[in-house]
Amino acid sequence: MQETPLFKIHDATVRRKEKVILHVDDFELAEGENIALLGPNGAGKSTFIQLLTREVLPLHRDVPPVIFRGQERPSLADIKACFGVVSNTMHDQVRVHLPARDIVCGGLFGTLGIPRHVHATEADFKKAEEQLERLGISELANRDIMTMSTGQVRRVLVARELIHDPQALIFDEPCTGLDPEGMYQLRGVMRQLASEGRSVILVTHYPEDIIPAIDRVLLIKDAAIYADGKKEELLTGDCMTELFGVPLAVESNHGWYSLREKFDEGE
Ligand SMILES: Nc1ncnc2c1ncn2[C@@H]1O[C@H](COP(=O)(O)OP(=O)(O)OP(=O)(O)O)[C@@H](O)[C@H]1O
Repeated sequence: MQETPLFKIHDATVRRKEKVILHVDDFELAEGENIALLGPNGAGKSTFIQLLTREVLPLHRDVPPVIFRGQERPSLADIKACFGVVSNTMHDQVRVHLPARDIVCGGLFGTLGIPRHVHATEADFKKAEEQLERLGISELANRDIMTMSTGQVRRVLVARELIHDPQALIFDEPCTGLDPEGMYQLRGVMRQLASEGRSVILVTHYPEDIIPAIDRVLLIKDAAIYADGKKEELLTGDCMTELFGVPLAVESNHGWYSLREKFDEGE
């Protein structure tokens, strides 16, 4: 018997101000499957993710276009329990002087730190410390997050998502603004989570972010799925040139891919 997919989308259209900003004919994602969404600025990648997390709703159809674990009308609580989301939006909200431990603990309550009216228990703090340890940053537990590097903050935010034990992790452009060390650590975190059997759903502009455990890529262009398939077939110079509209070449090495511009001969 075929397993119920994590998501099934059929004929979903998202409109903003009379303009279709995303249309998805058909898409399915299995439980535990990893995928990378790749495409130019404004293509519709974040909108696609928001369709999954129900932050945007598609136009009404008699049969709802987005089915989550076989449910036509899942509760928001079920969706939130399933996902952890690491995005720049959350990173930009880090404007508070709080120790990493409190930031991570906030993941239990859906807030950045511990809400005023809540009394976090020793067990809650212990959970937070376990997550920091899992990501190899225990030493940051008592450090004010405002004093940390971008890469450290991003790993603290991953720990904050992991505290509620999500089955799927969405990384929306996770390496933006990171130096090579930060990228190394963050890509290592994605590898670790994929090896634990969680789905890694990555949104990126760069094939370099696509960890070897991700086999499938979804190319998004002009508000639609441009291609969906194995990365060996889609991460090619021709395909990337078509996708981004400038001459590009792709190299692969031990399961990792890199993109470079193709200028005229001699440049
Ligand atoms: N609330 C809105 N009102 C009008 N247009 C919107 C709204 N939200 C998104 N859009 C437009 O929808 C299109 C898709 O946006 P989306 O953020 O999904 O693209 P993206 O592929 O994630 O882009 P980027 O790589 O730049 O983050 C863009 O042209 C964007 O300007």
